[in-house]
Amino acid sequence: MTAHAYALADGNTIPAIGLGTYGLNDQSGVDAVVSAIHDGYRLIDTAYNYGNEEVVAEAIRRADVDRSDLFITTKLPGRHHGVDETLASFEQSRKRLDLDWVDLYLIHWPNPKRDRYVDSWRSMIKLKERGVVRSIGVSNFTPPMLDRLFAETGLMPVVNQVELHPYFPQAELRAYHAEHAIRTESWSPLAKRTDLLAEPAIVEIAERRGATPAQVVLAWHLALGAVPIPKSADAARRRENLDVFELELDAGEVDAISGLERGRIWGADPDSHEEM
Ligand SMILES: NC(=O)C1=CN([C@@H]2O[C@H](COP(=O)(O)OP(=O)(O)OC[C@H]3O[C@@H](n4cnc5c(N)ncnc54)[C@H](OP(=O)(O)O)[C@@H]3O)[C@@H](O)[C@H]2O)C=CC1
Ligand SMILES: O=C(O)C(=O)[C@@H](O)[C@H](O)C(=O)CO
Repeated sequence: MTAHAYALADGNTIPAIGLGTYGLNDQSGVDAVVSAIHDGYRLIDTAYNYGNEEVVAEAIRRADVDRSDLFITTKLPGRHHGVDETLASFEQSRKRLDLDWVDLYLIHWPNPKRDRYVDSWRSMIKLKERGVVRSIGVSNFTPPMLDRLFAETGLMPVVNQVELHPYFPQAELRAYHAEHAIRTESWSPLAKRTDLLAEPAIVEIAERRGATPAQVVLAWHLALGAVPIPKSADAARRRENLDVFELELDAGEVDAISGLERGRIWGADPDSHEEM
């Protein structure tokens, strides 16, 4: 049976699948996150830049689930990189989320031209030491950037959240993560829907397994040991996306899906993309 959670290198536990919230805003966003929690989602992925940390806070209050059963992730925006800026930005996020602690805090993008992510990382280590963040990680970091964090601070992130889907399987990066005990999280795990769910290789497996194409793609992430965070504004699709743990793909199916590789879908290369 596929794992429902993983141990992180810092001893904490991360759910094996989560809810992406980019675009879930306002009252419909609150309703979506409440219903996701009621349906069994425990990892909720937000960010300062999504403008919906208060939406997530309201959903947590309404869902009436023990706080310690939830795993809340938020992210530091590029314009707040720097030692003091990071501490101040985190405090704003924490207040908006109305939480005593955040389970996972990520540097959203490295913004290498600005070159201040190491300063931010030092502050994130402080936040972890203070107990207001349980686990610290990054998003969209490359191996040389991760090496640099370790060389300059002695601490590796426990998570790297990156673009990962069958069109962009990131085999080399995942091998680096495995060597360094970094858990891979997959953003846009369904490739933002695009054409992926109509790919014959996926549709064929879905028909044979009595599953939907989205479930096959999410089972592929689970087979890789990556944590997918699909976003859906629709309750039935959210339930479908969570109902994937019984679907264990064999090695041939995993390889057939990885064979769809064609590159990034959105062109945001972390070596050049700067997101504030
Ligand atoms: N760290 C980073 O830099 C980034 C992080 N992220 C995170 O990753 C999350 C997910 O990525 P996102 O870009 O939203 O893309 P996804 O790959 O999750 O795709 C979302 C799209 O797929 C549709 N969809 C969801 N479930 C199904 C299903 N079962 N069948 C058919 N269609 C489905 C949704 O439509 P509908 O809503 O109508 O169901 C939506 O159009 C984000 O919400 C965010 O939290 C995303 C990008 C970058
Ligand atoms: O969603 C995120 O976390 C982002 O960083 C977005 O800006 C992302 O780059 C995107 O999805 C743009 O369409």
